[in-house]
Amino acid sequence: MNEKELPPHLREDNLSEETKTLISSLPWNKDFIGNLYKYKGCWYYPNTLQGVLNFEKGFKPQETDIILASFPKSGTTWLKALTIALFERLKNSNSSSDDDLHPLQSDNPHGIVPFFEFNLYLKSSTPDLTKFSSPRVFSTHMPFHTLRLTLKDSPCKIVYVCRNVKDVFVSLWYFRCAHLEKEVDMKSLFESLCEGVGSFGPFWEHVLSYWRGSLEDPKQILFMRYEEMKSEPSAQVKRLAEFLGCPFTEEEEEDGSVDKIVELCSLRNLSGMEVNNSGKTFNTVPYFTFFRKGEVGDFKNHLTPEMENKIDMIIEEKYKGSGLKF
Ligand SMILES: Nc1ncnc2c1ncn2[C@@H]1O[C@H](COP(=O)(O)OS(=O)(=O)O)[C@@H](OP(=O)(O)O)[C@H]1O
Repeated sequence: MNEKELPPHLREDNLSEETKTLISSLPWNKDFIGNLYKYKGCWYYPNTLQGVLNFEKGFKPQETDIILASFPKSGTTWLKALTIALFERLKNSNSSSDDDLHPLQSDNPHGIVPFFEFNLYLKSSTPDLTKFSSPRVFSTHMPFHTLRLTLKDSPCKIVYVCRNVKDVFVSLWYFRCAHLEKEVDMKSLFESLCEGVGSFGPFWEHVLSYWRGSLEDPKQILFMRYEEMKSEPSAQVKRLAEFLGCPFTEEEEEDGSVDKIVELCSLRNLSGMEVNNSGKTFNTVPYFTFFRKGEVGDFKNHLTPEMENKIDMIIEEKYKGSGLKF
């Protein structure tokens, strides 16, 4: 594919001289999109790596910051929508009229909660963060061991959403096909996921980094699961609200506020909104591609028994003794 046709975060045309020197010393690999470089144990496309390096150099955490973290295709958009809706409900309802649009009707969750390594630090090495009011909410696909170096000892809160890797894989395949407007070879994507060589991979270490972090410090890291958010949405939304320090009051629980947020942030509702059918992210990803089926177990329609077996064996090996179950 022609480099210029690629979305900005996948390209190699925004690198500082320092980064060019750095990547010439990093382990590298290639996939069907382009070159990947391994930095602090994680694979990045070049411009994304520049975003990560800019973040590491320039980000100054505030104690009240909230960071929503995930491996791609694990429920990021949903988690962002829920977090936005939880804080939005705290705003004084007298100051807004019925005609005011809810933020989720004005922009996609990715437009409201930016990724460090894409919207913010890929565009600029010194992005203007003054427009974010407290608590500032950001997101990232970086693994925890990278993130924590920049956060240092900041007590800011991190919410990680984890999803069954088999569904992550299927979701990623559909997303890549939609994004690149061509049918991506499923087998090679599968092999790269298993081997861990892919954007933000390896998946296995990514999940483990946040899982261990959440065990070490459950007050700082909340570990959520996509499957539990689907099976018991109200309980999980309440859990999220408590962790973020904005629990539902008794009155809210009685007046159906929890269910309203669940409904507002449902895939059906968000994907039906005008903004999510017409807009694009700054890196040219159409908003509608963040919404598909949102089903648990869709992998059964796509993976062969051999593929399932291979993943099961990797899970067994990687997560033995960690307490993490899939
Ligand atoms: N509101 C809501 N509720 C439930 N599920 C949702 C929601 N929004 C997005 N999705 C599904 O999440 C998958 C996309 O994952 P991410 O949002 O993590 O993608 S990304 O990393 O931000 O690109 C993708 O999953 P698949 O349908 O399995 O492909 C989306 O359909």
